[in-house]
Amino acid sequence: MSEKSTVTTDNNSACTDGCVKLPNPHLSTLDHDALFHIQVPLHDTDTLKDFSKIKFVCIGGTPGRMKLLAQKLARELNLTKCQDNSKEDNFDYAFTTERYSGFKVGPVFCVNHGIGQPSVAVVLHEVFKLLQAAGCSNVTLIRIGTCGGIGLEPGTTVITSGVLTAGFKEVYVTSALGRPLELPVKVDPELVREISSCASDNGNLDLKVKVGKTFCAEDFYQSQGRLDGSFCDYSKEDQICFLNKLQSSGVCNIEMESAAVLALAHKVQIRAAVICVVIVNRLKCDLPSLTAEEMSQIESYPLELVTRYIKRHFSKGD
Ligand SMILES: O=P(O)(O)O[C@H]1O[C@H](CO)[C@@H](O)[C@H]1O
Ligand SMILES: O=c1cc[nH]c(=O)[nH]1
Repeated sequence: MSEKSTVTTDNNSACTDGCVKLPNPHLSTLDHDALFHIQVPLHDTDTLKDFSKIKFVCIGGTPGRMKLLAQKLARELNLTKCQDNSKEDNFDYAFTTERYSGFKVGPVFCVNHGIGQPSVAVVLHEVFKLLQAAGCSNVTLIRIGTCGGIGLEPGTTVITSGVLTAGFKEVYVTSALGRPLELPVKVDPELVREISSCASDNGNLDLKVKVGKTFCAEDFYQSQGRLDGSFCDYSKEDQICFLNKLQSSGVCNIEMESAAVLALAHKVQIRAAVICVVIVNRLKCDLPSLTAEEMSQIESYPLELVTRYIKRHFSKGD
């Protein structure tokens, strides 16, 4: 293979009983293994037993959002917080590294991933290894985030039905051995339908939900066609042309992790979805201008949607 070649691999091995089975033959040959960035002890039998019941992994940018979700799930579904139930606020598994935070409530693990695809890829590798070590099965991964809307106003919650990345291709571009590596991005249409059908599950709050394509960008500024970065190599007309092209390609939101999340989950055969709430309509402006209060209200919408989805599974006895 030449140094310039781009590799596309889709050699994921399906596991018929739903158990997490990672397609890495080297793992079973390692003398010692650890989860370097999340520090959940891989060889502690009590911890693994605890994690073996995990059915949902929820991820999102900030530790605060994931902690709020864990607390909401604990409250509304009457789930037990781990690891130390006696300390209401101290149930963070990854506290020693300060890279990521993980909060476990019952069968749900809520983990933050920081900003961008490299950051989410690192934590997902380790979460997937944890799920395999614990013997988990039938796990669903859901990213809950914020995004820019293409013609959508703040407060609209978008469920991703397809992803485009730079070059307007449906691939997650990463690298291996110094060579570019393209992984296919796959959406689970059934999961998208299941989640979107939860929008009106609670009479008090009808969530405004839109199913559509997401553009996954490498950064917040030039990759998203903003004019307000520290430098900018294109004109206002170029920006308008880019945003119009997104809209005519069926894109309704822009964020920064969806391609990696959906491609990596597909690679290890875990069903996954991406739910992001719009905080700025990019057809009107670049800079989100919500007050802190509005922001926290709006940021709660994907949490509410995912809570309703998980609740439904509980009521079905899953
Ligand atoms: O709100 P989160 O989950 O961080 O998601 C979005 O917000 C960040 C940029 O501000 C990027 O990570 C983007 O994907
Ligand atoms: O415009 C936006 C808003 C949130 N997150 C993004 O990546 N882009």
